[in-house]
Amino acid sequence: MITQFSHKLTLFYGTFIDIPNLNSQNCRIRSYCVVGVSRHNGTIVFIEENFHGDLVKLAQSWDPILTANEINIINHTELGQDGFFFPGFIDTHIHASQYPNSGLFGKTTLLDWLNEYTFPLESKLFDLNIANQIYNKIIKRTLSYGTTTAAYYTTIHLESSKLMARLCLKYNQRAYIGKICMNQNSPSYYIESSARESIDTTTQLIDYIKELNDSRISPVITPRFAPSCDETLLSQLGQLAKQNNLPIQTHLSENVNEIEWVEQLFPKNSNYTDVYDKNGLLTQKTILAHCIHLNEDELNVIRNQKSGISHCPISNSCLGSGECPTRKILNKGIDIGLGTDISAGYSPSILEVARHAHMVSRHLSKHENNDSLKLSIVECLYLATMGGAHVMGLQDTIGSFDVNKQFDSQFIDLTARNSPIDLFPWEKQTEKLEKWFFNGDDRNVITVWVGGVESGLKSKPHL
Ligand SMILES: O=c1[nH]c(=O)c2nc[nH]c2[nH]1
Ligand SMILES: [Zn+2]
Repeated sequence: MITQFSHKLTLFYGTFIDIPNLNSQNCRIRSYCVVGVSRHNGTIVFIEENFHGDLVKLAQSWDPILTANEINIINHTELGQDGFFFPGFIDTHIHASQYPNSGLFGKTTLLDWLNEYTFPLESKLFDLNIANQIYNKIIKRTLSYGTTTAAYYTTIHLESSKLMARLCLKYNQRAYIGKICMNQNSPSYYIESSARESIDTTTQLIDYIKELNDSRISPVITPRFAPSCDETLLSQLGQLAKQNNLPIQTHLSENVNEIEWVEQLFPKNSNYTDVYDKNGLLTQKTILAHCIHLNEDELNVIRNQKSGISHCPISNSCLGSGECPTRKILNKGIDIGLGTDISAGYSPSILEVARHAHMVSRHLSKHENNDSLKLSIVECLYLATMGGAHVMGLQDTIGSFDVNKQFDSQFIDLTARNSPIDLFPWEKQTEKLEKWFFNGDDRNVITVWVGGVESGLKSKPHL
């Protein structure tokens, strides 16, 4: 028993807030809480709430052979309720390559946006120098907003996708790295020449990431969306995911013109969802972005296959795609998390996406005259953390503070220099949390850890 703990520990001490279950009415708030984290593998080895004693003695009660200088202590109790550890945010859908286009979409909707803004930018990332500039910035920026895990799309380019994998490790961000697959209905300057080429480069990326042998990163099979992949490519990608037990990510049912197009392109399939299902692309490890206009049959297939949905409300507003029926999806028991969908979404902040999810649910509730469609703040924060963990199949690893999980966390200081939040002495902890939800930003994110190790370069002037 004792040897299990015979490695060095970091003790994180302060207020811990998380939402381990969807059905919670309130966040779980643990004060004067000590979380002991193994520096050998980044997992949480013990949690002690309401602790007011000697931290070294507490650590030694878990591992008697630890000496005081093998124990690293990060103590934030001086902030009381004005500062708290919160699980790192999980971005279940983000196009790293599109970052320079954040906020650039004019009056376009999905299909003309792809042609006017997106394909021209993505095609430039065959140049490693350009890819290097973009990928460095997006990883640092998302970390600075508290995102500890992201499901990234890169581009069709192998070498710059490899670079992205290396950079995630360099900055210490947990990530899925998806090289985009697209071999039809794409511009001549930005298309893979065949299903064979697409499978070959995807396989090379899988092998490369396997060789890096680091549990923080995984390849993810990434057919861009049904219109840009022929049936051969879709089915071979399904097989590749199965052979390697890999996650899958793609887009589904985002825009009504897109859906009509899919129906024309795949007349043998009963609907858009069926195209993915028949090609082995709906698994327990599939992340489906958007899912705005699905019918009951499609939702049932997704639920039966245990696939997850990435809700991207900012993107859906920017491109005028529609409103994702989040409550309906939750009531079906389908896993759902949040995605920035940079650059259709303008913001790299999952906190901002969470408040947008909150607002969109209120609009839906008004349109449908149904109060139950409103999402609570606690539910939105669940989607931003534990919900995302479920969607990524990482629910046993991240998303909340529990023993045996990785310590992926951010520390939020409501009183930080230039904080956008003003506090008053009479405010309760839950009110402070609500104010953070609506007004907090990266200025409140003081430190970010992945696997118990500090991430990124939080010194913002260098971003
Ligand atoms: O939001 C989106 N971003 C994209 O890059 C994309 N490609 C296909 N469908 C898409 N939707
Ligand atoms: Zn997308």
